Amino acid sequence: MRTAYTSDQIRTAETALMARLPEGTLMSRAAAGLAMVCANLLKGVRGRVYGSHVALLVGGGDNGGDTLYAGALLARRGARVEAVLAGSRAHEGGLAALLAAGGRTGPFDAARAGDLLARADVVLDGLVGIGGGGALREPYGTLAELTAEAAGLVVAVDVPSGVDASSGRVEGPAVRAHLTVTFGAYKAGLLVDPGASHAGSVELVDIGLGPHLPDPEVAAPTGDDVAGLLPRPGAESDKYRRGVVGIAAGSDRYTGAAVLSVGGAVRAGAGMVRFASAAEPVRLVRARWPEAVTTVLDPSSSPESLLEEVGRVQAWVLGPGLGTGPEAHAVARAVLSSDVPVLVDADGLTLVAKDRTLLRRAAPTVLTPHAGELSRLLGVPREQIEAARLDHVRRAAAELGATVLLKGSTTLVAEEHRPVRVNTTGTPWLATGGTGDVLSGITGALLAAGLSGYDAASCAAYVHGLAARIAARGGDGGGARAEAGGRAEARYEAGDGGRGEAGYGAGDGGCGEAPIAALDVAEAIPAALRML
Ligand SMILES: NC(=O)C1=CN([C@@H]2O[C@H](COP(=O)(O)OP(=O)(O)OC[C@H]3O[C@@H](n4cnc5c(N)ncnc54)[C@H](O)[C@@H]3O)[C@@H](O)[C@H]2O)[C@@H](O)CC1
Ligand SMILES: Nc1ncnc2c1ncn2[C@@H]1O[C@H](COP(=O)(O)OP(=O)(O)O)[C@@H](O)[C@H]1O
Ligand SMILES: [K+]
Repeated sequence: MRTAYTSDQIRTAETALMARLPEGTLMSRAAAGLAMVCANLLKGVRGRVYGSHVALLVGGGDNGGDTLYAGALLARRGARVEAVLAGSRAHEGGLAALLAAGGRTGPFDAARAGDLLARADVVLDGLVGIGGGGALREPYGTLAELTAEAAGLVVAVDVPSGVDASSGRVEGPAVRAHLTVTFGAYKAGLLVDPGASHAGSVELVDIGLGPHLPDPEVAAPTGDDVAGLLPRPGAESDKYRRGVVGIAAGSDRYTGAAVLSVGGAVRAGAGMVRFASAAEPVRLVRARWPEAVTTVLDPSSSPESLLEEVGRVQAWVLGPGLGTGPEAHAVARAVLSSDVPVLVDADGLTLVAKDRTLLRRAAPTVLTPHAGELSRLLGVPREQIEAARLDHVRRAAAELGATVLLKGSTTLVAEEHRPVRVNTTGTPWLATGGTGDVLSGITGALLAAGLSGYDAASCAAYVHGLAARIAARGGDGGGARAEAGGRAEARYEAGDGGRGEAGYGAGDGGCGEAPIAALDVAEAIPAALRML
């Protein structure tokens, strides 16, 4: 599990550690780690450090201090290091070290800064770190914008300036880095969009903070974590013990969502899928997935007897393509009255948004909204949710008393009193109709197998994202493993300085990936599971 923290948590841990160490120790550890990463990058892009150009954007706080000390170390190795001092003051010790090592400095001047950025092989963004707050003030904002024109690699020091380290919020101009070198521990804002996409790959420099860190605010399961949680059949298994998932999805008007949701459950290893719906979706599901046991629901039945013929299930998936009329409401009422875990998606979420009493139940509930659906559930505009995903997913879990999986460019899973889980697999090619329905089926299969809502949702998101990567690469399991594990972990583990510029951005929908259809994702689930 990769754990991540808020700025306050990091500061408290730093204070505890600093009290035991001579002054300046942490900054010198941070600067040494940063300089080492930059030296490796320079070797990658220029072949050597000596003679390379390095530009430093230096703010008035300790983030600028780290940057100046790292610049001094690079200057000592023969790099030509020039700093733009953006604040009214600059870290004294760092400035003295840079000047003593032969580095040059000057105050902010847009023309000079533009010229420096055009020449630099590597630009270090040391404007603000965890001490930043709100939109960047001038001239920091202008400098952050100028980094978009940089010819070389942009390395953010600790946090990309303009990104809120605790939440990933971006309220104005912000640096978009190829790589972020972060100190002591991951900051939550580096893992959650929009912050995550500004951070690029993230590399952690250990400064000894570990023993002083509290429980994390955010945690990203790794492939090994997911493999450890996923159910595997044993010699004693039978289809019932492996988990029977009921799927109440589709309507005469919307049939495809049902086929996709059932596909997700079948391919993710449900012991059995029981599908209950109107006649037309039942016909189509039977044609595509003969493995599913189907029931045509009789809308004239009473709520108590509506699901009687379906048989026993260990979990339900409710909602994809269900419609939002009275018949759909009756199905939702019947499913949510059951005493097993229920995943509510798509139209099910619209029904729940209109009638919160549906959520009054004792068994676990998992809600899987995208930002638009969460907007209806919370009564908050979609843009606000996308700008502050962590806050809103937490609030939804608390207010709705459910596990909430928020979909989108960063998928988050929240449950009260637990760290928010962030998913690290996936590709922007997933942004296509029907992929969410596949996710509902995978999650339902895992719930039926006995995983908690929190584990089922986070494992399903991981597998779904990995399957999408494999599908986008044309079923090339081997390549996708390197890359998807890559995106998975690469976002945090840039580490291999040798990758050079082309390597950055892997997992962002480029690099050998092609459009996918939702059914491709379902079909790639077994390949994803084989990798775990
Ligand atoms: N505290 C520690 O023990 C360590 C801190 N380290 C570094 O210190 C950083 C934190 O240093 P500071 O607490 O000095 O804070 P920062 O340097 O992150 O930011 C504070 C400075 O930025 C300015 N600022 C804040 N918000 C701004 C905005 N919106 N627009 C323009 N300017 C803004 C402030 O006026 C101040 O000059 C970390 O990110 C890390 O880089 C590392 O050296 C490791 C050890
Ligand atoms: N930009 C993106 N990057 C990565 N994944 C994305 C992006 N946009 C959407 N997704 C993923 O694609 C899926 C879309 O699901 P959803 O919005 O429910 O679509 P549908 O209802 O058509 O199935 C979700 O798993 C979501 O997390
Ligand atoms: K920074």
